[in-house]
Amino acid sequence: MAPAAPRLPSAPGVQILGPVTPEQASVLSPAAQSFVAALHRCFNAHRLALLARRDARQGEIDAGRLPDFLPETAAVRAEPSWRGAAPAPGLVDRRVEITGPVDRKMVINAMNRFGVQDSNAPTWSNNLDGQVNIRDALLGTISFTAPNGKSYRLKPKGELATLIVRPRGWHMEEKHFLVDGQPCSASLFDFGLFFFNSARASIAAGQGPYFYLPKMESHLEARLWNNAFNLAQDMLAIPRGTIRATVLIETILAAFEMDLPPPLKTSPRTFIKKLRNHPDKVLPARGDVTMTSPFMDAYVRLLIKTCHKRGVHAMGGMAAQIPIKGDPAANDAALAKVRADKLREVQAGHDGTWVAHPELVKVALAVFNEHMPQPNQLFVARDDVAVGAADLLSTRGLAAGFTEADLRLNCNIALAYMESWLRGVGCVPIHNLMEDAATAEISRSQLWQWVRHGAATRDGRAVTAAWAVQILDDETDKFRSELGDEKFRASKFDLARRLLAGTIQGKEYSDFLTTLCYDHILTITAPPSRM
Ligand SMILES: CC(=O)SCCNC(=O)CCNC(=O)[C@H](O)C(C)(C)COP(=O)(O)OP(=O)(O)OC[C@H]1O[C@@H](n2cnc3c(N)ncnc32)[C@H](O)[C@@H]1OP(=O)(O)O
Ligand SMILES: O=CC(=O)O
Ligand SMILES: [Mg+2]
Repeated sequence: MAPAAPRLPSAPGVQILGPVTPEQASVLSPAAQSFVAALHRCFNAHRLALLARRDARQGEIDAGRLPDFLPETAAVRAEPSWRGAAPAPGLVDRRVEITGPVDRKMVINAMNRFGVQDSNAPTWSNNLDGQVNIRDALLGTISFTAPNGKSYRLKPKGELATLIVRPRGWHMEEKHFLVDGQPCSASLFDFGLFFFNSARASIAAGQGPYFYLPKMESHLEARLWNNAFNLAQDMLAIPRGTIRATVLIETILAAFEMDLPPPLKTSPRTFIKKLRNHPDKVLPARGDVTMTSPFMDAYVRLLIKTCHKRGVHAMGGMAAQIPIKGDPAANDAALAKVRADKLREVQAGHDGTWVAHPELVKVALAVFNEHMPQPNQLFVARDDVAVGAADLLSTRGLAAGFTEADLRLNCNIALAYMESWLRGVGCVPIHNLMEDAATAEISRSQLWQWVRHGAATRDGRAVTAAWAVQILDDETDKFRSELGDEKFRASKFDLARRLLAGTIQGKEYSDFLTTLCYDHILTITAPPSRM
């Protein structure tokens, strides 16, 4: 059992409210706590102001002012001469990156191939263990023996992947770590702890510190990261510019603000979210909105053109398919979809891509090696691309509508994913597809949107809140029958159903599934540590 938190000395103004094992304490030294607290004190007010700005912007969109390219940054876009920094060591050739949670086994498996870390249900212990595991990976000391006796070790240094860390987004808080009585910004907690404990090890390993920055909605939020990076580097006397970041363009508003220096990565998740109150923006079934849908294709082309104009990598995205065990035909079909997706990316001009599973590394590599013999294709200018605001917002060319089966599927996926997340597992295979917080978010947002607008199924039945909840209950009952009463009671399905029922009825919309569920994974069991 973990020793109670009071044993852990805490920095002035810091309270640690969760249990901390001796190993976890090694990343939570008083100096590390002070470092995180300093970042939080400097930047939290600005973070909160930017979050309030998100709400204000949502109000404007609801009132009819649709997203557009900003007049106040037109000069930045028009200025032809500026470039991003040249790629740092380990980032010149990024053809295949694997993402994954930060448990010890996954970290070793990923580092032995091509590494990017992510997809973590942010329980307190997952967060701290992740910090320990990443630090040990960079130090080269990580190893693991599974309960079945299989042992995991890192390959020799020259064969290891480049590690890129993805901190949580600006909207999240770390409620187990208080600074002056307030929950710490989760972004600054994740970034600050990693930077304090592992920046020097990253530099010594000749790779990093490198980051992926998720879910930003504006250039001002990017600037906040840059300010945090500068202060963090100054505090540790590490030269500014040592940190490199790749910005995820995964909100529709960010797609309108792409002319920024760091490399960018595609991943649009928030069309439904941001345009949710517009009846003409109701999307068809999730499976029918793909990267070849016209608005998605428009944003991918614009991203590649924008990046290459500035000399920075344009990374592709994640194919949702994962290997299917025990069914060779289904497995072949899944791999063929991944192959087709990667071919589309490399031919569009992407400089690399993401995969979710080690088996897919070779699939993606084969496609990129064949079509991208050089380390990247920054030379592909895409001058042919002329994408305007209307293209990014258009629902033209989408398959029509959805069926009751799509409603059921969305309920089923959202339930199964939330149940798992509430148990601390943030990435799960569901119906042979990789589901994470972002993909499950699409399912639950679609349910909300269909109810909100009374959208009709293809056979003409309007979706009401009562019908959606009835389907949710049916799907919950199916899980109950599958598991049996005892296992069902031990699971989190009831809680997931309750949370979901509260958020799909077309009224209050919770901006993030993860913040909706976060209070239910807290482990605030220990009294506050000494101040
Ligand atoms: C939209 C976005 O944000 S994308 C980013 C978020 N998504 C991700 O990061 C996806 C990460 N992927 C995963 O978590 C997993 O691949 C899952 C959950 C989809 C499937 O996991 P599993 O069912 O355990 O896969 P499977 O049993 O086939 O794994 C085979 C081996 O590969 C390992 N493995 C699977 N995925 C990964 C990964 N992403 N990184 C490292 N190792 C991995 C497993 O640990 C297992 O190792 P072992 O044989 O030594 O025990
Ligand atoms: O963050 C990645 C995504 O695809 O979403
Ligand atoms: Mg994402």
